[in-house]
Amino acid sequence: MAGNGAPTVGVLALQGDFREHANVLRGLGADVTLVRRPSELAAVDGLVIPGGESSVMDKLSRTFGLAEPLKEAIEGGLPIYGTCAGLIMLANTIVDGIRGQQSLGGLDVSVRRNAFGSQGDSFETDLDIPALGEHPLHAVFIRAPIVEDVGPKATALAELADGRVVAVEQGNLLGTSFHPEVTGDTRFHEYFLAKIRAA
Ligand SMILES: NC(=O)CC[C@H](N)C(=O)O
Repeated sequence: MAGNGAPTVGVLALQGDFREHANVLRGLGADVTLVRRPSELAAVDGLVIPGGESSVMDKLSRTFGLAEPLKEAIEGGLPIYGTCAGLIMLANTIVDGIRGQQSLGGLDVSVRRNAFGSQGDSFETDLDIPALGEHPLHAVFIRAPIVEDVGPKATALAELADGRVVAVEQGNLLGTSFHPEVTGDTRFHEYFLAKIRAA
């Protein structure tokens, strides 16, 4: 990002918990733009794709003419952070999508939707994430996906105790199965803002 001013961070606002991300980012000093149109996407230094329902987000992004500009932004190196449904949107492969569901792609991973069944549908746990420092991160999972396969271009940042991957990074892209926007621990958003500043 050029210059030393506050970065302009977009939050894709088609559906889902975009307001929570916007609040966290504003609290960290970012200028936040809610993105619903290609012109709004073109004006940001980075983008968050929030949690919600990936199949709906997929349909809306195509209906609103955002899917192609989003793919171009991913390929063009725009820093993008996807949480939960947002991670599904960034995955090259979706397992258990609804019929016809497409992702934007970019992350060399395979992601399974709703991977925790009804029992573990929503749960919370502490994760060791070396990239964020020593203290474990409290992570909230809500009908969360799991990263079933991490390809050679992507790096796992966090795993559950059983070894299943729940956070990944690849160049400009960052994805988490869980929702750091609801816990008050802002380290993932800070990590993303540092990526934007370094871009
Ligand atoms: N909290 C979430 O984003 C849930 C994701 C949702 N299950 C999906 O498939 O998109």
